[in-house]
Amino acid sequence: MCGIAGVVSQNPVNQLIYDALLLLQHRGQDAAGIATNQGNKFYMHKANGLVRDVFRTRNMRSLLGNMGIGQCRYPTAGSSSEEEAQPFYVNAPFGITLAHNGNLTNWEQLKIEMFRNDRRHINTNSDSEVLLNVLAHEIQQATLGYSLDPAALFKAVASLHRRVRGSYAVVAQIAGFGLLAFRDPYGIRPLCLGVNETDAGTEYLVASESVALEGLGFRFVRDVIPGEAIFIDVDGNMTSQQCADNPVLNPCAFEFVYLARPDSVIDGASVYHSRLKMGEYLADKIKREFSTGDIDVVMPIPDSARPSTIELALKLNLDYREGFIKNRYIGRTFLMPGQAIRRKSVRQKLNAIGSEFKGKSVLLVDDSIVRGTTSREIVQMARDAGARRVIFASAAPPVKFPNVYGIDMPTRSELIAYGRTDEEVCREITADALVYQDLDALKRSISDANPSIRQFEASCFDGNYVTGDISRDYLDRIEYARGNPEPANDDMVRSQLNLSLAPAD
Ligand SMILES: O=P(O)(O)OC[C@H]1O[C@H](OP(=O)(O)OP(=O)(O)O)[C@H](O)[C@@H]1O
Ligand SMILES: NC(=O)CC[C@H](N)C(=O)O
Ligand SMILES: [Mg+2]
Repeated sequence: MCGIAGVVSQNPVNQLIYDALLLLQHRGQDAAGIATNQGNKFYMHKANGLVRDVFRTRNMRSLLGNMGIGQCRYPTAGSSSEEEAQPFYVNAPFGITLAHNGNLTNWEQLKIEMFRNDRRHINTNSDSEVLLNVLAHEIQQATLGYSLDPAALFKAVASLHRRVRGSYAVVAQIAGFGLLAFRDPYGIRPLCLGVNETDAGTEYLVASESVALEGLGFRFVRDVIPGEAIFIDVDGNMTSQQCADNPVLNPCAFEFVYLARPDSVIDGASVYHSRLKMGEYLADKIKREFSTGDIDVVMPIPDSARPSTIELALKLNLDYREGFIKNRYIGRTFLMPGQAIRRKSVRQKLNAIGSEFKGKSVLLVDDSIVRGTTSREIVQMARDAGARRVIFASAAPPVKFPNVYGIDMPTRSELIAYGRTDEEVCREITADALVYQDLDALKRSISDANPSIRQFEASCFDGNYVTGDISRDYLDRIEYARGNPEPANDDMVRSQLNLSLAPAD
């Protein structure tokens, strides 16, 4: 996942986008970028690092104009190299910049197709650069012999939906014309729209999460509907259209478990309330399966597990204590690239308060167990601090399958629950007992917050990939690519696929 934001205003937007990215920083810590537009010109700055480190005053000063987009990146495809930081720019047609949250599952095929049929060169291994070029190509087709207008853009998005697979929430700007935002037909990644009335006129902000709108004083208008495209011209006129044939909302369940901020509302469901519900349902399961009489205290693994743990302790009528203190200057460890740095960061990030553990039977609650990096270290820290018994609970079910829609868990072997029973995971993390949320209960937690959400993208828990194009072979291939990080040479790919440089008939 990444954080994306796009603004059309009647005032300079550089600071506004910077502030939006700060509010979305939890979605991506690897790189950040902003592209603004003034007249017919784009101004762009992007680099690896946190938002506050990427933009110095001199960079901010050079980001001119009343329209702009920004992204904070957590890489899924390609690598974390700086050239894959977003937004991306393409000069034809009209000049377009784009920022993307999600992951395309057919980007390699598209990259080759684009070269062969559309004569487009893509310079990185980023799926988002492919997405931009598909959009550019479709806009070019939709405007051949016609003028550039919102209808042509909507037609282009409709063609894009037919061509690309995977997840994509997108903000793009067309130089001197306006801001285009759209969401894939399953609505896997979130995107919402806000408005702010100023003396100079109406300004619009499209962002990954509602927390960015609220934090900047915008009024939440609505979510972008799956498959829908919204266009706001540079004068602040907004139009929208459904561009997908069969849109059906399947929001990513993991957004509610971990990715999103609890104070955001996604697709009408409060993330905070769904996390409280996760705690309630997990408490029910613990009551059914354990004798709680032997538990002295319940503790969250900060930060993401707090809302669930508070509710869980309340339901179990047990003391809630903060036994681990987090160093607020260390980022989210799950988002960090590489296992060694993740493990080290857990120890640097969390420290135990010894007196809360001495001689006690503790129930530790985390939102999820993915690679097991956090839980393994935490159980040991609890024991080192003198805990008599350590029970571990996860507010999400076991993560057993790779995610191909924008969360960096692409290989089965990295996942601690892959090929292991709950008892085996319990042994791996060296806990005395382990309890996982049931998938049904997780889904209910989110539906309780908005009953109209009935289907989910929950593939990391159940292996059911909603886009329907994920084969075993595909999963094997991304796993292989992970273990052999050399980017595939285009010539080699072409010869393997038996493609020539000649255009298709
Ligand atoms: O099993 P693992 O691979 O360790 O991943 C799961 C852990 O990673 C996340 O925490 P993180 O430190 O990223 O962020 P947080 O402070 O928001 O909880 C998540 O909340 C779990 O604690
Ligand atoms: N996590 C994301 O949304 C990543 C966006 C895009 N796939 C990238 O790798 O940069
Ligand atoms: Mg955590």
